[in-house]
Amino acid sequence: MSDKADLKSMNLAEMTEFIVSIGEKPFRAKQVYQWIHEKQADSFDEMTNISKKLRESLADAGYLTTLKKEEVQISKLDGTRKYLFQLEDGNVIESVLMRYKHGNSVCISSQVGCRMGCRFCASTLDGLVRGLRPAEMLDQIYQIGKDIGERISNVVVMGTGEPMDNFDNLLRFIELLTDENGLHISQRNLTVSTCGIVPRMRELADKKLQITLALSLHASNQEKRLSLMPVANKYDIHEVVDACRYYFDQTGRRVTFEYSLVGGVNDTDQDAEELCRLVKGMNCHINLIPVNPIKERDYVQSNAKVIAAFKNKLEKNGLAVTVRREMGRDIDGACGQLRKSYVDSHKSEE
Ligand SMILES: C[S@@+](CC[C@H](N)C(=O)[O-])C[C@H]1O[C@@H](n2cnc3c(N)ncnc32)[C@H](O)[C@@H]1O
Ligand code: SF4
Repeated sequence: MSDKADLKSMNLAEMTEFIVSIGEKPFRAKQVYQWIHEKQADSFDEMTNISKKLRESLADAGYLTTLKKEEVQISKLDGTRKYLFQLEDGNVIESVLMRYKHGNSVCISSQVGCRMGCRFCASTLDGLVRGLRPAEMLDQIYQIGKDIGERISNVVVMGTGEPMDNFDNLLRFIELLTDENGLHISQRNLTVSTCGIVPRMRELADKKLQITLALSLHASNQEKRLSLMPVANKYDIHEVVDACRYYFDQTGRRVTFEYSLVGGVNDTDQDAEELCRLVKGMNCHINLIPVNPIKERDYVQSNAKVIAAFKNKLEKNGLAVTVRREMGRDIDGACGQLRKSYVDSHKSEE
């Protein structure tokens, strides 16, 4: 594939350049682009209003990334679906479909693995393999939409990987996903979650997009954050929170703080008080996530009473708080676990 052009990652300007380079008229570019992104064609043969000759030229010089559905787990409780997709190079990634009253939301992976090393996260246990191309991020959404035969209305970049560690591809993905000639998902319906890569957060803020930024905070002081997230070595907690303030100033979009509650680690009254001081005066939303234990680590969930008390304290201080509803509890492994168990079982078969 490497000597051929990755057509699904191209924007319309690049597609036009490509079409001209293979000796075709520029107006064909929009047709091809719409086949790929609006009608989500998986093959050139589906592009029926395009001549056979052009379809052959497209196949000679380019390719369409199409993810292969390897496994799907469906929750009997709420219809949540966990997908395992195989990429063209044999790597596997996972994506999740969550069904809400307000629409279908897909959580996508941005990398194969992750190199950030957060202590509670299964996605990072085997390190980073590579970043996903824009087409590989998009096709998770396209394939899931086709699988259920319904429109996807919301997208969260919260699966395996650190999106800010794959920044250029993330930006192109956002451009294509929200483009009016494609799936045309509203920027407001897209959330990007980061562990806090400060320069990239500021760069994203400067783009003044209307997407929601979510920061994985997980602690209310530098010392505790460092014990959970090695990225804090590079960017101090105050620097990261300042970058969130900057994001709000530039975009007017309320930032979400994700805070995974880990029993006995970051869930005390004092932690809650410190958190209130840390985000004081900010227009933000706090999403409390009961940590999902992984077998490789001995972290446990905070109990229900502790979670309620933590939430209560924040609310009394005027903060907007939600506790993440556990979707697909019956199929739910922690994020990255489905992929990890697949990879491990295939390793042991070798
Ligand atoms: C998998 S990360 C991907 C996006 C980005 N890398 C980040 O850290 O925000 C998405 C969210 O899942 C959280 N997470 C990871 N492992 C978890 C676990 N075992 N239990 C609960 N939340 C977890 C992360 O902290 C983060 O807030
Ligand atoms: S929480 Fe996010 S940044 Fe941290 S290891 Fe997992 S995927 Fe990577």
